[in-house]
Amino acid sequence: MTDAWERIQIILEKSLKSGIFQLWIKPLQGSFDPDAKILRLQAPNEFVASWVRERLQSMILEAGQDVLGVTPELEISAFRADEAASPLGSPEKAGASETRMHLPIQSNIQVVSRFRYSFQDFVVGPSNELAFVASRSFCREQVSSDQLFLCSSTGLGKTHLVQSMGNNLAGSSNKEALRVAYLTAEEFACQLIQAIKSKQVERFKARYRDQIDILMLEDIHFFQGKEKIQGEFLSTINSLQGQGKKVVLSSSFLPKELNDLDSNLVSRLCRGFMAVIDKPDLGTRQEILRQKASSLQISLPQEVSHLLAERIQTDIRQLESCLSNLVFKARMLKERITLEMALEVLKNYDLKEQNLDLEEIIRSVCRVFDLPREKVCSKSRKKQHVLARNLAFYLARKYTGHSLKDIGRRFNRRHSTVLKGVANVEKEVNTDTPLGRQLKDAASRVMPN
Ligand SMILES: Nc1ncnc2c1ncn2[C@@H]1O[C@H](COP(=O)(O)OP(=O)(O)OP(=O)(O)O)[C@@H](O)[C@H]1O
Repeated sequence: MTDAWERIQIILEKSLKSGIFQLWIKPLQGSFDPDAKILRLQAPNEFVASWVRERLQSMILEAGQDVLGVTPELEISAFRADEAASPLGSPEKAGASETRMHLPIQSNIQVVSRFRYSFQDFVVGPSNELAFVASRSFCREQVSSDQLFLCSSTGLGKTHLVQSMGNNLAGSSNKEALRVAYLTAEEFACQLIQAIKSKQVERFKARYRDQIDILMLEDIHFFQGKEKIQGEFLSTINSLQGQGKKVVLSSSFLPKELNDLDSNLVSRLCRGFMAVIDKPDLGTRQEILRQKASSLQISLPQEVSHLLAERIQTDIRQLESCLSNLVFKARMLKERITLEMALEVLKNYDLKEQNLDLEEIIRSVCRVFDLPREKVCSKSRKKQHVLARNLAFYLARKYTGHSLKDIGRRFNRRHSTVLKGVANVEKEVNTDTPLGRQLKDAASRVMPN
């Protein structure tokens, strides 16, 4: 019988454009573990693995469901360079440390996305050095602080550092592997609500207080305005730290900006070490490009690397995406990467950089959404008005030096409303939902090149 991965590939070949199939699916090696219901895919390098995770994961899961009759869990990992070179050719999965971890609750999403990053592939520069050093030292046993709080705007490396810590802590080979729980604040909240509904709160508490050694929680700004959940979260970190356990938190906003958070919790968040990641300088952006290009086994002409790093300044996720699209285009056309090709690809990106004028953003949002200013700056809850307003909040946060309070004042809204709007747009854009694509498209029209 043909093996499961081969049959899944046949479905994918039919549903994907041939170029995409050849470039991203063909190089994957797959195996299905029928007992654990896990589909394991290995990519030739981390770049391909992460491209597939971000863009093709749901299609692979759907095809898996068709072939296997159940939706498998999906693990996508890359061969490690040293293992890929092994003459035995049977590399251990890069994600092996994931399986050594005891994640208290496993869902598809958790297994797929856990710990794909490591310290080795984090490029250090003046903007992130403190966060990098703090994250590394946090993994040492004798470190004094039991809490690390990482903060930056979107796409600047928080998750990369948190997952690097996860890899390091869960994978320590000279001692018992630590039990690391890694999840987003939203997942924590959903699990708590489920536990309340099914009267399993004691189990939930035991899971996050007694059955783990380290709690890693991302995007804690999600707790804003959710009092009951904040209470449980505060008790959880108090309990963990009371037992000498550690907590790592990430957020797009500083604790002092989180107005709708209980003051005890804010003060608790400020107690540990706080590290902010700023926008990377040109040298760091170029080095990131060099590293990503080398993981793709391509050499990027100097002038192209300079052009991309010059034009995309505020979000490394965009820089990576631009590079992968460029490589994809060159491979499809079977041409060399040139400056002209790079300029063409750059047209799809949002290139205006910081220090834009807030008024200019509002005017452009009104133009793109074809709405009068009174609607965008009003309290109207009509879907289109909310979308336009949230996009304006997001762009203002990203491209102006204004605080949430300042932005709120201009729209006659509370700063927590601005924060919520920014977080909503970030979430949609980063997870590439249809609404996210619509917003990205609108953003690129608001900020023409
Ligand atoms: N210093 C760096 N070196 C190498 N890659 C980086 C660096 N900083 C960020 N990246 C890459 O940029 C992408 C986005 O980073 P990451 O997801 O960690 O951002 P984030 O701050 O968590 O964003 P968000 O707030 O949207 O979740 C990732 O692919 C990551 O590997």
